[in-house]
Amino acid sequence: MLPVVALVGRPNVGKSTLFNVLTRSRDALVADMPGVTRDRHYGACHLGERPFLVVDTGGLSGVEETMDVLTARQVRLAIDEAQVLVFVVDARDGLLPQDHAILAELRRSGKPIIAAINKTDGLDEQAALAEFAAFGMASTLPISAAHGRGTDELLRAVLPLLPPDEDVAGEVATEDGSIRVAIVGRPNAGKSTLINRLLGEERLIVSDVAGTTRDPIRVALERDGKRYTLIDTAGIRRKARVEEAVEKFSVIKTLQSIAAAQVVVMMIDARENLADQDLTLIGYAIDEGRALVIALNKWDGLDAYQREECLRALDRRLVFVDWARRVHISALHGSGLRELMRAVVRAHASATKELASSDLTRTLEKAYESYQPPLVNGHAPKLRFAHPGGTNPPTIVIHGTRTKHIAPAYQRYLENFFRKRYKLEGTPIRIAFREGENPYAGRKKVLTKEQQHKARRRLSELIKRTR
Ligand SMILES: Nc1nc2c(ncn2[C@@H]2O[C@H](COP(=O)(O)OP(=O)(O)OP(=O)(O)O)[C@@H](O)[C@H]2O)c(=O)[nH]1
Ligand SMILES: Nc1nc2c(ncn2[C@@H]2O[C@H](COP(=O)(O)OP(=O)(O)OP(=O)(O)O)[C@@H](O)[C@H]2O)c(=O)[nH]1
Repeated sequence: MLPVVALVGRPNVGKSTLFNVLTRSRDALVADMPGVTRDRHYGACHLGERPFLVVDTGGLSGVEETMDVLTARQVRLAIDEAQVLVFVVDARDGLLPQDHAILAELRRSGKPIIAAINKTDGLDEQAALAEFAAFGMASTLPISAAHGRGTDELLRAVLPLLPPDEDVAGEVATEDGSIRVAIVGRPNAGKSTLINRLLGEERLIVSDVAGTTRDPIRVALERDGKRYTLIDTAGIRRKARVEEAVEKFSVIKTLQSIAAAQVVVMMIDARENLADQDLTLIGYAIDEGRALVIALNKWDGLDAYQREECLRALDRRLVFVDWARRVHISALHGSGLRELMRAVVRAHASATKELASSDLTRTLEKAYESYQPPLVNGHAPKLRFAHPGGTNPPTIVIHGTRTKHIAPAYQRYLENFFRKRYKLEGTPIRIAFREGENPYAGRKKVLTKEQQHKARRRLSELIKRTR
C-alpha cells in the first residue's frame, strides 16, 4: 500500500503550498464532506524513487478550546494513518506556544517527525533554524514552499523513513498474471455485494449500515478463464455523525487501493445523484493513470424514466471520461456482471497494449496532416516522431519543435486520434512532448523522404535498445 505522509501545523504556515509542491497538483484533491468545517487535501507524490500519499491535514491550532473538535479529531486520525509526520512551522512568526503544543501531540504518536521550517526565503537561514533548535529534533530543515526551495532535501529526509515496500499482493498478482481491480465508491454503493456476487459466496459481510467494510480486502477471483485480484475498500462515508471521523480515514484507504490497482471499477448507486466525491475519485484515478470502468449499480430498482434521467445526468457530468465504459449492473441480482468483467478485461488490455514506434509515428503524421496546431509567432510547431513511453497508462512520447506552445485542445485532439487508431478503450492516455532530442536537431540539411525513413528506423531501433 502507498505509505502516507501527513503535513501538520498551525493554520497559515504554508501546508497547502507545500502540498501543492509535493503533489505537483494544480487542483488539489479535496475530500469535501458536509458538516466538516475544513477540507483536507489528498494527493500522490511521485517525486522521489518511491511514491507516497500526502495528506494536508488542514491544521491543528494547538489551542484545544478554540478549535473545532471535529477538525482536531480528523487531524488525529490522519496522524494515526500516516507513517511519517511533517511538522510545518512558520519561520516568520517564530516559535509560538501552539507549535510546542502540536509537537507534543505529534510526539505522543511515536512516529518519525521531520520539522519543516517554512518561509525562510529572504531570512537568515541559520538564525531561523536556531530559534527552532529548541524543538530538539534531529531532522529540522529550512524550506520555502512558495519558492520550491528545500523541498528536495525534505523528500530525501522523508524517503528513508517510509516503511519497506511490502505490496506483496500487488507483486503476486502481477506475477500470476491476474488483473488487479479496485472496486471503489461511496458507502452503500454495493461494493461488498458485488464482490460477494462475483465470488459466489458470502465471504464478506454485507450490511445496511454504511461503513462495514473498513480495510481493503484482497481476494483472488477466476471467472471465464480470467484471473483477477479484487481490492475492496472502505467507501467514503457521508454520515454527519460520530462515524464522520472514520469517513476521512477511508479516503486514504480508497486512494491506496486505486494506487495498487490496474483497473478501477467506480461503483455508482444509480438511485442517488452523482456526488462531487464520485467525480473526485474518478479524477484521482485518472491522475494516477488507472484504467476505469463505471458500474451503475442498483439498476434493478429503477423504472424507465429514472433510468433515462440517470443516464442523462451522467452524460452531462462525465464527458471528461467519455472513454470509460459504463455498465449497468445489479450486484444484488447478479445482472450485468459478465459485461462488467468484459469491460474490465478490455480496459486492462488497452492500458497494457504495446505500441510500436514506427506505427505511432505514422499515426502522428496522419494526425498532423489532417489538422495542424495553430501557428506560434508565425511558425507552426512541428511534430516529427512518436515512440512509446510506457504502459498502464499508455504513454506516447512525441518529439518536435515548439511543442511547449501546443495548446491543451490540440493535445486532446492527438489523444483522441491515437485512441481511435489503437482502439484504446477505458484507459487514460498520456502524451509527453520532447524538444530537440531528435536526430535532426541542429541539422540544417533538408532530408529526402527516404533519408527520413531511414533515420526514423534508426531512432526506433535506438529506443528499443535503450528501453
Ligand atoms: N514568504 C513565503 N510565504 C509562503 C511560503 N509558503 C506559503 N507562504 C504563504 O503563506 C500563506 C499561507 O499558506 P498556505 O499554504 O495556505 O498555509 P496553510 O498552512 O495551508 O494554511 P491553512 O490552510 O489555513 O491551514 C499564503 O499566503 C502563502 O502564500 C513561503 O515559503 N514563503
Ligand atoms: N436494489 C439493490 N440493492 C443493492 C444492490 N447492490 C447492493 N445493494 C444493497 O445496498 C446496500 C449496501 O451494499 P454494500 O455492498 O454493503 O455496500 P458497500 O458499498 O460495500 O458499503 P460500505 O461497506 O458502506 O462501503 C445493501 O443493503 C445491499 O443489499 C443492487 O444491485 N440492487
